[in-house]
Amino acid sequence: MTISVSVRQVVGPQDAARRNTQGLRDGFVIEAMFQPGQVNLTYSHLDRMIVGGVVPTGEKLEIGHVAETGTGQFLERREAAIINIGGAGTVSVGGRNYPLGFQEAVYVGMGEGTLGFASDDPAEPALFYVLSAPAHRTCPTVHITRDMAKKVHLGSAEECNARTINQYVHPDVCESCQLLVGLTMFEPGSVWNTMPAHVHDRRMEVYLYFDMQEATRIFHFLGEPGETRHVVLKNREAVLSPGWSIHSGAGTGRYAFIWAMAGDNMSFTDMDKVPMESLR
Ligand SMILES: O=C[C@H](O)[C@@H](O)CC(=O)C(=O)O
Ligand SMILES: [Zn+2]
Repeated sequence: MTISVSVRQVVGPQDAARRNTQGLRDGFVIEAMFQPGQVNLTYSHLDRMIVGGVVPTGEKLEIGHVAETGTGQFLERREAAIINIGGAGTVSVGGRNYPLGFQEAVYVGMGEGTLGFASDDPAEPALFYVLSAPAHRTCPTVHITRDMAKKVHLGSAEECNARTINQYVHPDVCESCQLLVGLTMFEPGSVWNTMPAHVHDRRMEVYLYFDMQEATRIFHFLGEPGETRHVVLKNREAVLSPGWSIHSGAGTGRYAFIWAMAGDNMSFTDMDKVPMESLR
């Protein structure tokens, strides 16, 4: 088995403002992450966040050594969070097995060793979404169920953004060094996320859109508030957000998304709200 890793250098705001559609996608969008039998990682230089998809169909898949980290073991100086968005499967680490159903997660502390991934039924494989950031201490590895996630209700039907933010990796749920991870789900008919928009220059963020019909598209907005651009995303595509960029989207139909952040603090509520008058 091979691990494919693509490296994304950072894109600054002046550069982003001049890019055409393909240029914006090359800088920010992660396509085709979930491929049967493969481990596909993207190493972003935004806080060195690694984002990936692991889809075990036959042999057990592993993330042990990843040359791009320059360490013997992937988790030697990193922590990770893994959320399953597919069929039932198991993540093994440190000699323990963590069975993960749909939308269940595991936080894995620094130094745990090789990560193993298996699907219960190769015909309905698990889709493991992997997030990893540099760590400075070992926090306990924790299995995070849907019930354990802290729920925050935001928005309203009138604003087309009634939604529940499920905080999975958050100081109120489990310890971590940098990673903050959660899953936002919508009330039927609500399609807008994160509008009014915000920025947080001390943390990068990455969104994975999923749970969409084949023909559904997300119009995801990025860029500085006065210089917004959009990219059109389909099911299971991710988009990187530098600290200077807004990250907000509207779907043409039902969707959910996983957000993840890394950076200087872990205060979910520490965001600079963008007044509607500044959006252009
Ligand atoms: O900094 C926080 C992130 O942008 C997300 O948590 C926003 C989000 O999930 C939402 O508004 O639905
Ligand atoms: Zn944010």
